[in-house]
Amino acid sequence: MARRVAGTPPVLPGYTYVRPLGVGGFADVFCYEQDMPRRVVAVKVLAEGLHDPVAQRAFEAEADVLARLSVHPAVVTVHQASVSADGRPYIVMEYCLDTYGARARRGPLAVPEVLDVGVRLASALETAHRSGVLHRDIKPSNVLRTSLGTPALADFGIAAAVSGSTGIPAIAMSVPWSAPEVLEERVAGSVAAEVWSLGATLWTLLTGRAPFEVGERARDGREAMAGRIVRAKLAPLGRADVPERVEQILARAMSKDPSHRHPSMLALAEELRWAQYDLGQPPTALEVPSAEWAAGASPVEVADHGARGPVVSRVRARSRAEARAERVSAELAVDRDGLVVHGPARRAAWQAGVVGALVGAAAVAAVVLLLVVSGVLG
Ligand SMILES: Nc1ncnc2c1ncn2[C@@H]1O[C@H](COP(=O)(O)OP(=O)(O)OP(=O)(O)O)[C@@H](O)[C@H]1O
Repeated sequence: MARRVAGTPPVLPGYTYVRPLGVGGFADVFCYEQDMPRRVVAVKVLAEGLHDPVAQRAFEAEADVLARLSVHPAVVTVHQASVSADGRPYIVMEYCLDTYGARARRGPLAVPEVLDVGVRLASALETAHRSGVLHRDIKPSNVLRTSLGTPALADFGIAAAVSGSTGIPAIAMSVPWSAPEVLEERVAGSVAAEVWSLGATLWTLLTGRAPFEVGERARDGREAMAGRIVRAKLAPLGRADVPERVEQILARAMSKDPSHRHPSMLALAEELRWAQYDLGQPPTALEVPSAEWAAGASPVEVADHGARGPVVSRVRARSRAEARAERVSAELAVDRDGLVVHGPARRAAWQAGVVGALVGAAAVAAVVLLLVVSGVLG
């Protein structure tokens, strides 16, 4: 796919545009400064002029999936999502300094760091799978590095339901990190295929290149690379400081036959923790929700096609008629006879009472005067 040029950043109330961060297949990512709370954020916006309903739906599904999973420490944190005034959906997320893809291109990472990253990502993916979601595009450039220096899984743009009801085709999977059965289109995604992709991602972090990449442009095209992933034997890592156990874990994760791989992300994480233990490294904590939580949680609805729109404030100016109606009802009161009267009626009742009292007093005075006059004459 030809690389797009970044579109214009949308005007977002409460945010000031700073600079572009990256261009993906269907979205642009920009850096903004949020006014309150004051912080730097990354805003992912659906590409300008892209009226493709599949891409639009994929973007909305990503916001839904991230909103559910971003409580996990190894998933990028989402602050907000909405639709800009010019109609482009966007997701506001934590700003990350780097990606592990960029880091791997600068050179191989140390073994302890790769094992730590592996356990954290496997925990995040186990959590996604227990929520009914497959990521389907696990690769180094989709692993961000947070301001705390920890990995955060991003780009759930082609996520699908574990059940297989995706609603979104595999439009943009990245060949070097895709399992053989995915490239052969035998499956669109599965837990076993995700185990393969995470194995390939960790392999890349340890070597600085993808597992079946030969480093020659002519031989690293999509077709040639896919052919090697399906048929070629995985080469050794070629690093003397990588323990045999780590080599075996990655070879198992990237078995051609999906049934020979680790049965779950949890199983892969457990093996990586044993490798940490062998190296005298404290095993990284497993951050996976309990089975009871997973059983009770409703699955993320990946195929929700409901219409979305911008956030609309429910607070609005009152009309004069509404203000008057509110004043009248606020004056609701009960008169002396226990009758409910409205404001103007209550005033009329009060006036009638005063007039009545005056008439009564005048009548009494007239009677007294009559008695006095008759007494004097008599
Ligand atoms: N939270 C973030 N903080 C900093 N930079 C980011 C962040 N999210 C994404 N980026 C940058 O933007 C680039 C594109 O983002 P992303 O991969 O999510 O878009 P995409 O359209 O889904 O891409 P793809 O072509 O991989 O599907 C990333 O490679 C990264 O460099």
